[in-house]
Amino acid sequence: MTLLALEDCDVFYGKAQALHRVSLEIGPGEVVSLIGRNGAGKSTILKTMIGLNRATGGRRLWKGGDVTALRPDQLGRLGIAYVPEDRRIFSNLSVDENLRIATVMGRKGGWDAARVHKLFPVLRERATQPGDTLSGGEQQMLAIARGLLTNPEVLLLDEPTEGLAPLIVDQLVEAMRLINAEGMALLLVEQNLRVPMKLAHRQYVIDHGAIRWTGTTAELQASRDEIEKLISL
Ligand SMILES: Nc1ncnc2c1ncn2[C@@H]1O[C@H](COP(=O)(O)OP(=O)(O)OP(=O)(O)O)[C@@H](O)[C@H]1O
Repeated sequence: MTLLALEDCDVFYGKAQALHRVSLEIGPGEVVSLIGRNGAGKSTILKTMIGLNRATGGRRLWKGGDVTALRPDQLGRLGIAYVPEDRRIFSNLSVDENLRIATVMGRKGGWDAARVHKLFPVLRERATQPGDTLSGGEQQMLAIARGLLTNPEVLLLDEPTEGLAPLIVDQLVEAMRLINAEGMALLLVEQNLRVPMKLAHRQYVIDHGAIRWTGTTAELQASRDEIEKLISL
């Protein structure tokens, strides 16, 4: 069964076509990566999945049913969460307040404050600090924690490791591995192969708004030189 899918989606910004017949799917419990260079169309795909962009052609499917016409809040209630590239932390609210908003807005389920504190202990240490006093890595942890507190079935992550120090990237990779091990499907957007090769079961490579390659991580490893060319600057 497929959890979330785009089928032959075209997306335009004004007259410029950003996506060309993009099809992509995530199954329950899967980690899928979407890899491509700057401007390839990765964020546009995530925004189309969560309903922030409208596809002019094609369909969005949830568990096989057509959800093309649903709004972002409706898709959120189905069980899709989105962690945007800019993280959207409420900068003057405390870490705890940021988490509480997600709890109130989200679905009921197994992810609660105690569980996200166990995953990211630093969020408990920083509980009363304003969001904008956190480091980049801590903000990313807070953004992921907020996504988890809405108790989705799939979490869409837009470049979660971008610009972070290697040690912090390792911590996030470990956290994503645990989140997935506990059953959540992840769609991970990245500009390079480093994190996707460690985490993902399947991979999509996008360039100029179209999916150029898809396969398992083992298949990607076998075609690595070809893929590196597609995503190098
Ligand atoms: N709101 C917008 N209005 C007009 N053009 C846009 C808009 N958002 C994105 N684009 C264009 O659409 C194309 C795809 O952008 P997108 O942000 O999806 O790429 P990306 O792969 O996520 O890149 P990045 O790694 O920079 O996040 C680019 O040419 C970009 O300039």
